Formats: sequence, C-alpha cells, structure tokens
Amino acid sequence: MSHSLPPNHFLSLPRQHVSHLGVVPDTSTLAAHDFDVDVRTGFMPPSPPLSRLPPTYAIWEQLLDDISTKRFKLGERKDLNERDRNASETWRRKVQQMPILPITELSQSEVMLRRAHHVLAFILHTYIHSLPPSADATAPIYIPAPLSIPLLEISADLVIPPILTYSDNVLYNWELSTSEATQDFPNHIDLMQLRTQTTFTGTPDEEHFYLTSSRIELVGVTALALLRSIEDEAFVGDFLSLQRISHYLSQLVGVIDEMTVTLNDVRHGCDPAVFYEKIRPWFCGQDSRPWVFEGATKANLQEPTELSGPSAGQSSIIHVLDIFLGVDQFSHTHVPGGTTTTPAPPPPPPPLSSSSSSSSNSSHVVAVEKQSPFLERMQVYMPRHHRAFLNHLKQSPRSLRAIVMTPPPSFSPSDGSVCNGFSPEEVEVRKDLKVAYNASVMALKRFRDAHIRIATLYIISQARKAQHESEALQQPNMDSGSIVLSQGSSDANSDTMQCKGTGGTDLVPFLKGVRDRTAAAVIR
Ligand code: HEM
Repeated sequence: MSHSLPPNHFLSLPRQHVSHLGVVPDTSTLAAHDFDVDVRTGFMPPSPPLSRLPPTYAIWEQLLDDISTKRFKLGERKDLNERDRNASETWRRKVQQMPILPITELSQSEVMLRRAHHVLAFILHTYIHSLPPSADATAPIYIPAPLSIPLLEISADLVIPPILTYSDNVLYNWELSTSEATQDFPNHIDLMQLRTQTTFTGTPDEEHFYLTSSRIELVGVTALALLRSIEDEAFVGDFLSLQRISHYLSQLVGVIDEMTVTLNDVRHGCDPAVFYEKIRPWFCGQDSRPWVFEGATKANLQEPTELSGPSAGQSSIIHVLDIFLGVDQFSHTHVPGGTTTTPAPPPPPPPLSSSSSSSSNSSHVVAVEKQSPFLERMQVYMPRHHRAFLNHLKQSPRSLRAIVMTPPPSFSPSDGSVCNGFSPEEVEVRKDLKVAYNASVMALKRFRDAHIRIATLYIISQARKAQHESEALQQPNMDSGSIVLSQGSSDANSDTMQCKGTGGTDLVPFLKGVRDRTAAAVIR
C-alpha cells in the first residue's frame, strides 16, 4: 500500500519505535526540527489523508464502511424501532468477534497510524453511543478487546488518547472533490473543494461542521506566515524591524477577522437542531459511565486517565495565536470547576534576553492531569508534533508581548527629548507597535465573541428548546404558551443553563471566561 506523502518526507521515513508507555522521545522527528507544520497548509497535511488501510486491516475498514452505509442511530433516541436496535446490535457483535490484529504493519508509518486511529476512534464512538441506555447511570461501558487493544497500542504510538480527537474528524478527515483540485493542491487551495471522508450521520450538516474547522485551519496558514516574519524581525530587533512588526500585526488582524468570518459560515450549512440532536451526541467522551478497555491490563497497556470528546479547543492554530500574542498567560488559566471568571492580573513580561532552556520532552507525555487548565489539557489531544511546536513557541527567547512592553506602557516623554535611549521617533514607533499588538488581541477577542454566539445558538438554545419540548410533553393539557422556563430566552441568561461542552466544560462560563481573559491581555 502506498501512502500519499513523498518517500523522502520525514513522516514517511522509518519511525523510531515509541514505547507503548509513550515515554521514549521520538527524536527522529524532533531532531529534524520539523513539527509537521506545512508552509502551505499549516496544521493540515499537505496532501489528502490516507483513505484506506492495507488489506490486513480490511475488517476495520469494513466496519467503518458499515457506519456510512447503515447509518446507525444513537442508542438514546426515543424513536428507535426494533430494526434500528437489531442493526446496531449485529454490528457491535461483529466488533466483539473480530480478531485482535497486531499493529506491526502500521507502526512503520505515521500516516497509516493516523488513519488507523481515525478508523478505530469512529468505530469506538459508534460502538458506545449506539448502545441502548442503561438503567444504571454509572454502569461501566465495556470496550471489547479486539477494538480496545489495537486502539490503545496505536494511541500510545501516536502519543494521543484512545478517543476521537479534532485531528480524527478535522485534520485527517478530508479529501478533494475533483481531480483538478487534487492536482493543484496545495499550491492552489480552493476551500470549497474540500470534502469529508467519514461522518457518523451522513448529513451535509456534519460535513459542513468539520469543514468549517478545516477552512479555519487553512485561512490560519497566512497567520503562521506572518508570525514567522515577526519572529525574523524580532531577531533583528532594530528600529526598522519594530515598524515592520507593526505592519505584520496589522495584517494579522485581517487574517484573524477572516477566520471569524469563516467560523460564522458554520451557520450556512449546519443546522443547529441537526447538530444538537443528531451529530453532537456521537462526540461525547467518558462521563458518569466509565469506559473499560478490555484486555488492557493483560496486554500491559496503559489505560487513559481522562477521555474528553473532540473539541476545536484542540485546534493548534488558535493555541498558536494565544501563545504568540502572549494571551495564553491569561486565556489558558481556567481550571474547569474553578472560579477564574475575572481576568487574572497581568503577569510581568519575561526578560527579553531569556533564552530557550531545552527542547521539551513534554510533547511525549500523554497522561492528563485532570486539574490542569482546560486548554492545556486539550494540547494532549493534539498530534504530538503540533504539541511540540507549541512547546517550542512557548520557549521562544523573543516574546512579542515583552517586546511590545519595552519600554513600559506608562513611558511617554512629552518634551520630545531622548529618554532612556529612546528618540521621539522610536517612542512613536513603539506606540504604533502597541496599537497594532492590541488590535491583534482584540481581533482574537472578536473571534471568541463570535464563537460564544455560535455555541449559544448550537447548544444552549437547542438545549432550552429540548427542555421546553419535554416539559410540554409531560404536561399535555397545558397551553404551551403559558409554560415558564427556568432559563430565560436571551443570551444574557444563558449562564443559568447548565450545559457541558464535548470537552466537559460548563461551556458558557468557560467560553466567556476565555474571551474576557483574552481581552485582559490588552496592554494599557
Ligand atoms: C457549531 C459549531 C461550534 C460549537 C457548537 C462549538 C462549541 C464549543 C464548546 C462548547 C466549547 C467549550 C469546550 C468544550 O467543552 O468542548 C468550545 C471550545 C472551543 N472551540 Fe468551539 N464550537 C464550534 C465551532 C468551532 C470552530 C469551527 C472553531 C475553530 C477552529 C472552534 C474553536 C474553539 C476553541 C478554540 C475552543 C476553546 C476555547 C477558546 O479558545 O475560546 N469552535 N467550542
């Protein structure tokens, strides 16, 4: 089986074996200083992801095909009939009865491992969420060994958790719709030519939902280029380079705004009710019912400590913007269940001269600390090269925020004299720099404002509607117009509705907190 990367690409080279405990650094990739971030496609791969595993794994691909052709329904749905129940039960039996396949053939190639994770993670979520509901809300869900063992092994090799991730349903879940588009890609990218490989529901809404994120990733490539240019200028660090940095930051505002427009486009193709009722439940991670990976102990495989469902909170491009702008020191501090709704006080800027201490190994640690801030936990679900990229960026010796904060913002000589070595021209240039930096931070805040409106429309309003309907059903003689909801109908009241994100956050306070802390990064 040939895969789609050129033979000399670093991901096509033989992999250094990564222990199943995930503790041996994969230096073959880190040493190459290649973080699998392409100049043309960013965090998306530069060619369409593999769409089929080698014949040895035909049974997995067949089970995935069944998901597409049979369109199983969620086990919790009230409108299930006998045929629906039998169809998913027959399919689950096939999962239980398949042989436990060794992953040796896959371990040679990152691209094949990704496809295998995609296939098995879709099978895992279909298996779990097609199960009939249990009377005991805390009863464990048993994942049969033929699914759990290879999924744990593959996840250990990729150093990501054994659950559906953003990379499974966005980064490595697309193809191009025409041969012309395939031929031109990635030198010419037509965002409208993207199609999704796998969905749970077969609805255009689900496809549009995934592709919205893919398009944001591709729009974000221009932001990555600007960040590189800013880094280069920061290295030079002279008067002219400060002017150039301001210019690049002004361009960055335009790119982030374009990402916001693309985000808003989710409304033009993904119906909120279809999303809430039919699509979203397939994403849910482990909640009150523990997932038991059968055979894991016997096979000496590490079981996961946390299993959050896929969330675009795992998108590296947004984390990159946060880290590069130094916003992460504010926006990433939320611990779910904590009380960090007020912006944290600005931390002192790191010294300009601080140098990168070491190349971190933390990209290889997959154990998740439940109490660490949500956005940091989400990095564990990212492809490990992208995680390494974020760590690399965090350790940059030239923090943009620190550059903008030199001299301190309060410094403003009014008599035009040269003060502390800064000429009046340089003072002006530094003022412009601060304005441009703050404009970028505010663009990111606008992205988050738009995102909150979308989460409200797609989750909060739909949850409220569902509650309204179920109350109406319980009180059939009551005039529906007279039903009073405990939650108000305006967005302002949405905080009172307890809704969880797929990543398990109390979504409204969480998203508003991240947005407010982003705004708090503005330099006064
Ligand atoms: C229908 C569309 C969407 C809905 C309903 C939605 C909902 C949510 C929810 C509930 C969270 C809270 C975290 C969790 O528990 O999962 C979240 C986080 C997040 N989402 Fe979305 N999301 C949508 C689309 C997107 C898209 C297209 C992006 C862009 C790539 C995005 C980027 C983020 C980010 C970056 C976070 C982390 C919080 C932050 O950094 O502000 N979302 N989303």
